Amino acid sequence: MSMETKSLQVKYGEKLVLKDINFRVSNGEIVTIIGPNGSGKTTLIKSLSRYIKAYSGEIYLDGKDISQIPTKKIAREVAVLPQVKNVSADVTIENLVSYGRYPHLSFGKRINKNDKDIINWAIKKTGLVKLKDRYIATLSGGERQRAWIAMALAQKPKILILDEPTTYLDISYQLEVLELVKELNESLGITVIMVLHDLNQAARYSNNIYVLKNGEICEYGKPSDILQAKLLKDVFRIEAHIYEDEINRCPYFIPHKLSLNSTNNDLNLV
Ligand SMILES: Nc1ncnc2c1ncn2[C@@H]1O[C@H](COP(=O)(O)OP(=O)(O)OP(=O)(O)O)[C@@H](O)[C@H]1O
Repeated sequence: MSMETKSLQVKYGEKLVLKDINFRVSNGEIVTIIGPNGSGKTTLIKSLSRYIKAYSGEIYLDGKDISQIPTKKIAREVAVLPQVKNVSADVTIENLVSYGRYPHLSFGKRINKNDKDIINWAIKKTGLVKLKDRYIATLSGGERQRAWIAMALAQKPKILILDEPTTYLDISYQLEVLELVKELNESLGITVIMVLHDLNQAARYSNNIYVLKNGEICEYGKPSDILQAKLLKDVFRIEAHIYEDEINRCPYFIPHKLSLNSTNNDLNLV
């Protein structure tokens, strides 16, 4: 399933935080949104997820204006993992994953055998079978993130939206979560939209990348188009050398220092 915005603008009060956003993810793609703090990444994710209303512009799902699609249908097609997730202390992995079936239940209906099979499939797919009775509060960061992804999977979505899915995870859990996302994309064809802060991981796991700066898209392209010294300097204010990761067949960079002469130097460090 594809998702697209046309001239999307979002305001908080009088402040325009997203300006003229023309964003597109095609069916089966992994698209990552990157950008400095406060550039509007979460706001874009929230408007794609319909958590906040656009001030102007449109959002399309498979070419259809989402304002014309019933909320429950969108909830069945699009699963969202927000940055901040709250769940009460007495919820087990199995309970949490079962919530993913709710958009599919008719009013007053309970979970049936088919729903249970899907819940078990999602738990298995995310490697949580042995932990399924554990309370979410007792899990490690990586296990907890996998549990939320399992809940999203139980929704059987066509699009998965993840806002910084690797935050607070150590490097092995970061890779575990991103490998899982990639595997779900490849084996189930789920379209993925995510926000990542780690630019090397964005380059490794994305088909295409959007770069946001001050609420606008300033670049879009495949990882090798985006990981360029000039962009890193202009947008992220760092001087870096770019290399080729021959194992994963993607570019990566090593930052050397802050770029004090960049066009975005608003920290006045000199
Ligand atoms: N609820 C809100 N009310 C008012 N302003 C907000 C609100 N949420 C975000 N903003 C502002 O909108 C701008 C974009 O914020 P957003 O969280 O989308 O950026 P971001 O790129 O996700 O940042 P980060 O990398 O720090 O998570 C920022 O200036 C922020 O202060």
